[in-house]
Amino acid sequence: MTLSVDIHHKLGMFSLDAAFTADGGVTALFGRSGSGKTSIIRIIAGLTRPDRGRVVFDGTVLADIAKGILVPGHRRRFGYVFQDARLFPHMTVSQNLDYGHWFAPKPERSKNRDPIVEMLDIGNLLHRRPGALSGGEKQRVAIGRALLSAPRMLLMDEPLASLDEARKAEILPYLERLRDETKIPIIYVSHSIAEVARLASRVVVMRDGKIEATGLAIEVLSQPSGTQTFDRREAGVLLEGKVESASELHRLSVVALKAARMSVPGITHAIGKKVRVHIPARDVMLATIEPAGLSALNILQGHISWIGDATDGMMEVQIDCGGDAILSRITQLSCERLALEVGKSVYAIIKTVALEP
Ligand SMILES: Nc1ncnc2c1ncn2[C@@H]1O[C@H](COP(=O)(O)OP(=O)(O)OP(=O)(O)O)[C@@H](O)[C@H]1O
Repeated sequence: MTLSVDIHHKLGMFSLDAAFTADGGVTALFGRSGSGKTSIIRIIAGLTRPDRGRVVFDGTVLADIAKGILVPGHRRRFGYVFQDARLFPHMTVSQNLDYGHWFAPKPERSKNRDPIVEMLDIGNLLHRRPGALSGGEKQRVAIGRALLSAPRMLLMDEPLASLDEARKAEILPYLERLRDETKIPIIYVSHSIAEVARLASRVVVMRDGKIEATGLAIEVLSQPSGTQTFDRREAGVLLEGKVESASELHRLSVVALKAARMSVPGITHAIGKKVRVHIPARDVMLATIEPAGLSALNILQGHISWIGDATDGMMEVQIDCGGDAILSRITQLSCERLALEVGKSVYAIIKTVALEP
């Protein structure tokens, strides 16, 4: 699957100029509020006609304004999941799902809906109405409804944004199953680095209606914020490794990175499985001598490879730990006190590491 978008569109004072391609897996459209993410997804969905440009899906031209081509939204066969579930309140969950099914082309409609109901774990909700569901349950039903229309691609516009942290944590594993089991390509709009780090294979970073960066998630998300537009407080790195061992007793997995090894909470992955670990820069402290007597499990030795400029008294320091680059966000004062400079040997004390499937 390849989606290629090259469009220009004006919305009042706002000007959208975006060109990117997405292939299989999850492509995150990432950027601050007002950067133009929803406008792009509406153009892909066929809900907005761009002023100029083209949208092509797998060789089929969906929009080519110069040639007067504009395939209407309902013919594009894309599933759409919004921030709020937008279920029909007067219908039961089962009837909401039937509605999605009705949009599937006839040969696909005969397919059993049970696997989707099971994957999203909504079998026990089928007779309820949306008013009697939690926010997370509603979103699962909305995803089910979109999937039952047998979409060629799923467009998800901040599907977790209206949920609290607990509901987000509850629904993320379902999104992972969706990604891994259905293989339907997904365009996923989000302004949360944590969500993007967990779900996306590719990232398109937007700012003020323009594309600022695009590439593999592990590359784009690991760039220091001095060279990127991420909210500095959200800076961090995403590293690839393999599960080397797991301790049932301590509920910890050891992940081998390029050179370093890391203990990560959770034992949900098989030994040998390729995984990603996300390390927020704000959770990495630095020491110039080897620390002892700390509760932190991960203390890595390395050399400073980059130091960013100070902003509001905070700075980012990149540490090369044998080929694994880790980012630390510390105060300018600490940087001065420790006399940090490029090339200096340091220990990175990592407070939290999350395992991303
Ligand atoms: N119909 C419209 N008329 C004028 N301006 C609009 C219209 N729709 C959107 N905009 C403006 O276009 C810009 C991009 O909006 P858009 O919703 O695409 O951003 P976003 O990145 O999805 O933001 P958010 O994360 O807050 O949803 C915003 O500045 C918005 O105010």
